[in-house]
Amino acid sequence: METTHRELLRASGLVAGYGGNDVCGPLDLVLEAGQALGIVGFNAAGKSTLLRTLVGYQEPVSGESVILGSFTDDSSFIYRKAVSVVFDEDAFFPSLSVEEHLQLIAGGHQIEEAQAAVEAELKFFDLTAARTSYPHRLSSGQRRRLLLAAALLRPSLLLVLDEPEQRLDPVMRAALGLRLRRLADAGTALLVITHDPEFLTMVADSVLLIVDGQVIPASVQDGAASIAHS
Ligand SMILES: Nc1ncnc2c1ncn2[C@@H]1O[C@H](COP(=O)(O)OP(=O)(O)OP(=O)(O)O)[C@@H](O)[C@H]1O
Repeated sequence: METTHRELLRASGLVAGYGGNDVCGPLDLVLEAGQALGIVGFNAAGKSTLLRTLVGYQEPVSGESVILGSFTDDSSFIYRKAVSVVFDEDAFFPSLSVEEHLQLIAGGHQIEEAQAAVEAELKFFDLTAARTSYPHRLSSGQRRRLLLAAALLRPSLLLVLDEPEQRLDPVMRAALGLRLRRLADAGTALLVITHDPEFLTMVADSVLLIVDGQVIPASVQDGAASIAHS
């Protein structure tokens, strides 16, 4: 994978909001391969709104966001190959087991050695014993692990995670943080919303801080301090 200065996402004058009303912005941003950008701020500051707008899940109030040189279009082939997203919403097939969900993802993305990749995710996310369970039989933390496993099983150039640490126990949080850091070091670009200062410090190399509708570039230290004081 090419890691040097490959531009994955560019936002220009991006203002995020609903029905023409601003929530936050404007934002000018270039995200390159291997960069891990944390997004922090108080509850309702606009983090999810900004993230969803950046990756094309909702229309900007003004400005634009471009991924891999094209306007964000989550139905395009390139987008689906390149961008892996976990938002804070469960999306499961009720009649497919944990293992079958992962097999489906592996098949859809034509992953080689698919079953070995599925086994590796089951092991990493400690879901092996729950492999035959259906989503409604899982704990909320296990459901979260399954969503993350599905996002990490498939290859991606840009990984977009809204509060990935949510509902994970401390051991799993630390393991996930380390894995995300290694992915960034290997060239994956990350956009990560978090409320956990330790997780932020482990994963991110720069931060956007949302305060009173302004999106302010900040250091990881300042981002972590602002979470700790919130
Ligand atoms: N679908 C929607 N329509 C209108 N307003 C919305 C919608 N979703 C969220 N909002 C509003 O946008 C603002 C920002 O919400 P958002 O979910 O982006 O905040 P957040 O920073 O991610 O919060 P949290 O830390 O609580 O997850 C809030 O005032 C919220 O009420």
